[in-house]
Amino acid sequence: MSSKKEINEDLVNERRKCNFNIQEVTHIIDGGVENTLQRKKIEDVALNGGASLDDVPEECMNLRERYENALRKSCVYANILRNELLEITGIENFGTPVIRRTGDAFFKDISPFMLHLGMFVPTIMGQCTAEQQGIWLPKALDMQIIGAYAQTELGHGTFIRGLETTATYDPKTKEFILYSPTITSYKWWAGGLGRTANHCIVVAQLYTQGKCHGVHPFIVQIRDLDTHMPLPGIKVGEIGPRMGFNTADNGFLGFNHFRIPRMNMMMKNAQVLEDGTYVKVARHGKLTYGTMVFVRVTLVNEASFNLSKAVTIAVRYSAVRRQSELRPGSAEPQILDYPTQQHKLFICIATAHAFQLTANWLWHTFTVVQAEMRKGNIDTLPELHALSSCLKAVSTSDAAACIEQCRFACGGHGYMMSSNLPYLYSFVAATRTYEGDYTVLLLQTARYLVKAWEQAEAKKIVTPTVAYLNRCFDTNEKVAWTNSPEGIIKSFQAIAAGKISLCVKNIRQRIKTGMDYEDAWLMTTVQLVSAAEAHCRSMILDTYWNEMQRLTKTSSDNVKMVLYQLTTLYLVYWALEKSGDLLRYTSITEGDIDLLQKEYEDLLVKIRPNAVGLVDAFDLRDEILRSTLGSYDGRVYERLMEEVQKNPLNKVPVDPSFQKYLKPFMKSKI
Ligand SMILES: CCCCCCCC/C=C\C/C=C/C(=O)SCCNC(=O)CCNC(=O)[C@H](O)C(C)(C)COP(=O)(O)OP(=O)(O)OC[C@H]1O[C@@H](n2cnc3c(N)ncnc32)[C@H](O)[C@@H]1OP(=O)(O)O
Ligand SMILES: Cc1cc2nc3c(=O)[nH]c(=O)nc-3n(C[C@H](O)[C@H](O)[C@H](O)COP(=O)(O)OP(=O)(O)OC[C@H]3O[C@@H](n4cnc5c(N)ncnc54)[C@H](O)[C@@H]3O)c2cc1C
Repeated sequence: MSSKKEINEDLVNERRKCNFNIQEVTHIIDGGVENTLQRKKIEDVALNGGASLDDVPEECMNLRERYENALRKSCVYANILRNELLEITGIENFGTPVIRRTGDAFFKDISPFMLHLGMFVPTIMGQCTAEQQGIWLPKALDMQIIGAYAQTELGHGTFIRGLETTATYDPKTKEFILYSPTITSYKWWAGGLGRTANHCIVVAQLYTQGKCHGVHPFIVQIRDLDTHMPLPGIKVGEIGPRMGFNTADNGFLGFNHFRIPRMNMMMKNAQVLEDGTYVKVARHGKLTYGTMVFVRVTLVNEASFNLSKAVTIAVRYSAVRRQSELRPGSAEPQILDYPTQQHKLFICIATAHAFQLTANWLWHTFTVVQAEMRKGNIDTLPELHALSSCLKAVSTSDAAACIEQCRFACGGHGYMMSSNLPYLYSFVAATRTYEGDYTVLLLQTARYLVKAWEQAEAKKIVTPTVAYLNRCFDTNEKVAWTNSPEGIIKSFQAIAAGKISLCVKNIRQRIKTGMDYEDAWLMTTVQLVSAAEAHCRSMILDTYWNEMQRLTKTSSDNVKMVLYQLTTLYLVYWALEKSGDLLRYTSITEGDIDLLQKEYEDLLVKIRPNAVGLVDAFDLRDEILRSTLGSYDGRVYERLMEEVQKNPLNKVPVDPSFQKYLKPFMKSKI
């Protein structure tokens, strides 16, 4: 064991072995030197006060203490945010991933303010008129009001059109009356709603002049700003312990004929005039779903960030941990030396990179579509919806699986809350469900793909992200396999095209047998999900490869080399994972697959000396990692021991329950 201040010797050796410039890679991940400097500045301001520290670990507190502690830290953090950080980033970038990243130093679980910043404020920005923004935005940004996003109900999350809460316009008083007609119409799940928020966005069925116009967002004050008492007509509370998110304060909410002013309808996309006339402003019916698209886009970045934390923990731990004997009497190897361990972990590093570059690209696409929409052009929205849906689904699902793999890689200690891996897993596992369930979102992408296929069939030019369909449509034969990055990407496009084509064929065949379109679609949904996933994988592979090529153009040779090895590992890994599909849709042979396997194993050997350097390049401060296993200095065993001292159960040598239960039980006769 190393002494207190030393860095673990194995980690020192690993860092010595690293043959590339770590900072250069950090800059690539951050999106440039300037961004790295900005991030470090923000981290210094946010984290140097030590305000984030807990004397007792969050997981050792009861529910009330955890909530109170999370709220205390949220206030400390929000003060730093509004007094100092916004000065650095500018108010328009308040939701930047870097700010989000510093927040993790304060909370192992989630802040009850997360949804205020993540959805309440963005919805005001996206769904309000300029006049309404003038009223709500300054108060929300300054946190004079704290909000939640209450869309999901007890009975419906996915099917938004099925929501039951009503907002009925009363022209006499110029108010909307909010009502929860059934138990299933109670709002359920909204983060921050249970105890913290005094306002929330409520998505409700709008009725005016006796007609329902579908779901629309409203801004609603639910608690008194001074006493915090729920206002008359409001029933609000916390929904109870969950797998994760236990300090996120998820809540329920019901309305008993609760009145709000007309101007509390968020009126950017649709309006109700004073006399009750309904006016549709937006040219696309789904613009009221805009906040969801925004959050789905940001979740790809979340997937990457959380995975980079998990894999940093697991790789550093694997360099420190020694276990078993390779030969009788030999020294125990670092577990990172086992190829099976490398197989678990290196793909996680590559996946974090792949998702980071994809997230950056998707964010750019999102801003371009937003700019077009401001000019009145909504043509690119369906493509953005299809893209953000599948990328959110696949990135969150893969990240959750990878984080779980990182936990497996850390053996028993990975199961400790103090490793932070269980927190990371439960957080990311939820992202697969919220903001649109995995299957449901892939089926949205599938709708788009089927339409694109039909366009390609009609010899029309399709949108850029599905342009491969035009090309594949002309080739009836299997795509010729070539083992190169470009060859693998082309093969994945062929898989996607083949699967979409098969779906269309099956839908048509089912219709021929007498099914209507809806049933034919329904019976094909298992294949449609698979087709959408294949499309998404081809997008990620393509983006990762091309973006990495672009970003490393001026990099030093060794950086180029290690990042090339990692991107190739990712491509080869997925080729092997999907070898069945490759056999079906390309000319790949069993021999080619054997060669891929060999290439994969060779890549593990090549990447091994740089593994610790690669995770160091994520540049995650210990305060943000919050892990006994993953700290920069590798003092794993000391930290596990230190953590034991903080456990309230260990404060007394004999637990009071001994006298109360155990002793009487042991002394009692059967
Ligand atoms: C600082 C940053 C931090 C970020 C992190 C924040 C973390 C916070 C933690 C937790 C927050 C969690 C919040 C929530 O979960 S909020 C609730 C989210 N709920 C959902 O996502 C519900 C999912 N369901 C839907 O999105 C939809 O109902 C649907 C897409 C499944 C179906 O909608 P529906 O109205 O039934 O439409 P149709 O299927 O009939 O499709 C019609 C048509 O419209 C197109 N379309 C659907 N959605 C959109 C969209 N968003 N944008 C554009 N177009 C859309 C659809 O494709 C169809 O098109 P068509 O084929 O051409 O007809
Ligand atoms: C941690 C967490 C935080 C959340 N925060 C918020 C929040 O702040 N605000 C808010 O409004 N909501 C929030 N939610 C709710 C979340 O958005 C919904 O849970 C999510 O959209 C899924 O909807 P559901 O629960 O109704 O699932 P369901 O739709 O009931 O899904 C159950 C199963 O049915 C399947 N299914 C459903 N419909 C279809 C279909 N059409 N085709 C095929 N399969 C289908 C799904 O794939 C899934 O396997 C949160 C949820 C969680 C877990």
